[in-house]
Amino acid sequence: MLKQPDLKYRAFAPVGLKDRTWPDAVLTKAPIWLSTDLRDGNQALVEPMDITRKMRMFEMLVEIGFKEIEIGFPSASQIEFDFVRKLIEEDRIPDDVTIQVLTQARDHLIERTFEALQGAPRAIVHLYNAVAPIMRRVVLGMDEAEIVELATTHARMFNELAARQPNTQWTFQYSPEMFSGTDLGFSKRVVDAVTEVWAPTPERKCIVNLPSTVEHSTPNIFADMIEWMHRHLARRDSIVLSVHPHNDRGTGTAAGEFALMAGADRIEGCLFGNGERTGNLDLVNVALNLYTQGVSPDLDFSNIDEIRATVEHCNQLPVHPRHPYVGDLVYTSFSGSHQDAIRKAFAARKDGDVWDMPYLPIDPKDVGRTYEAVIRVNSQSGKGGIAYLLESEYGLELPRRLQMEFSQIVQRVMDVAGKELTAADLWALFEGEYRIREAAGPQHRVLEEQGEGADASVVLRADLPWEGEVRRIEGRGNGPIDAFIHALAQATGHSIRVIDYHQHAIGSGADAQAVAYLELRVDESKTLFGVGMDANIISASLKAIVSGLTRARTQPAASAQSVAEPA
Ligand SMILES: CC(=O)SCCNC(=O)CCNC(=O)[C@H](O)C(C)(C)COP(=O)(O)OP(=O)(O)OC[C@H]1O[C@@H](n2cnc3c(N)ncnc32)[C@H](O)[C@@H]1OP(=O)(O)O
Ligand SMILES: CC(C)C(=O)C(=O)O
Ligand SMILES: [Mg+2]
Repeated sequence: MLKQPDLKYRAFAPVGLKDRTWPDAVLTKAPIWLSTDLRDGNQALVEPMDITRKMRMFEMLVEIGFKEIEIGFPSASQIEFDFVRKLIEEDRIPDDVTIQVLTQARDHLIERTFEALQGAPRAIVHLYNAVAPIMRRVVLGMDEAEIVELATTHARMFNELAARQPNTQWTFQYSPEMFSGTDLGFSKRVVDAVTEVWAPTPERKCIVNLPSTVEHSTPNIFADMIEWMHRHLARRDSIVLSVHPHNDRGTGTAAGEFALMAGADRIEGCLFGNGERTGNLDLVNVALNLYTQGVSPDLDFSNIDEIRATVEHCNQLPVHPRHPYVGDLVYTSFSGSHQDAIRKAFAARKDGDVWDMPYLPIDPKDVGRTYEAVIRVNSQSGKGGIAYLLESEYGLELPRRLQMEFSQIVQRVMDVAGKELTAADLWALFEGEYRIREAAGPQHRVLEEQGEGADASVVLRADLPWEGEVRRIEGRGNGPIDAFIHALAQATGHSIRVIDYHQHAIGSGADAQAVAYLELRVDESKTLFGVGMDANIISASLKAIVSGLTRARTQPAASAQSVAEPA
């Protein structure tokens, strides 16, 4: 890297549009979308699509709802030509869809392009030539007048060739290539000259497409350029003003959105931002940005994962895990405080509420993603995420202090393993730690029950699996749990006090299970939880007591007490 980049690079000159209006504009409707996946996206692939892949992509674009699809550059290769023919000859273009094809401003390429389109019911033919000074100087060797002449000569050729195929409904499109690197006055001059040749009307418009062939300014400058063209182009009422942003600075989406605010009617791009170099504008990103503002994009991404799989198959390129709206990780929170907030917001949310979720700009369900993927647990996670997974996947509603106790156990495992834990991993850890499936638990019988409330007295007998044998124990208390604790204390020599008690059901009907969470003080030195599950609520509670006592006997006092909440 240079110490003085200013010696090598030049800042892009601002437009200086003082009375710009676009910053206050609000997008309230979808633009006309043009997918160029099969042209600009395709020309950027290591291995361009074969006809089968092109067909698969085309059909998916139709299903998503694109009404204008640039299907290729028919004069570039036999595959490109044959694909256009196939769509036309096999009548595969739905009545509400218009295909678009691209050609350079060169005679033989234009002739071949119109040949490819014979028999098409409708078509947009897209003409381009470079207009930027660098291209004029080093590639085309033409001055400004010659560029205007190049564009208008070939625009005229469009008129002539289209007239020979009157059964096709033609729309013409012109792109001053490298508009983003061209003086605005000259871009206007060329575009006006082309539209003069095409003589569009408000009823039969032509399309003027302004590309940031290379994105080399901040998006506000691009927006100023679009607003300037929008205000100054001749025949504006007969033009569909289109933009075609690329993403070299990583701001293609912003440039596209600002351009729409600045007066563009139409936008070109590719799904998930495929395209030359860093890609074309990401159509999915712009469409779902609109959607999350409450504006229907008129494109359907309800099953975004399936769309991604098809795009990855056709392009043979992966979509990044952090890609907006679609990446594997974009509906996932690892960090504890995010998980905590998401869990609370899900719990507080009622059906029909406006979407207002911390850390989730869109409801994952709307694009076919599920909540299970939202929260994942690694070393950055806290009790909230762990509790969320155990609740959403296994129906466990851990009381807050148990969440704190168990998250320390998870953290210790995580520190050693250093990798993500799935809901199944967490359940296995929980089940093992609290000995949920261990042995049958105590079989109990209430032998005697007297009195009520404070005067109640219960005698309970239980067969307790303990240290490899089954011991019969018996005790009296003010309820079955109290009686069991007394019996247990007598048989094992441990004192037990119940500090807190929570229980709930999991499932319903014959399969319903009760879960009991008991916070115990054992031997007046260890405070910890025991958990029990059983079809019978008393049995679940007794199992929880045995679970807690067994844990206390294997844990040092300090760690068992470390769950106390900070004051
Ligand atoms: C920004 C964009 O995405 S524009 C779209 C670009 N897409 C593509 O290029 C994909 C498909 N393209 C192709 O398959 C080929 O480039 C073709 C078939 C179009 C043309 O192929 P070729 O004729 O072999 O030329 P090549 O690709 O090397 O292009 C460069 C030549 O075209 C010339 N050229 C480019 N545009 C024009 C034009 N509008 N008028 C006259 N000549 C032109 C260049 O000056 C250069 O000429 P040279 O060979 O005399 O130096
Ligand atoms: C052909 C034009 C529109 C193009 O792809 C570009 O300039 O990026
Ligand atoms: Mg392009």
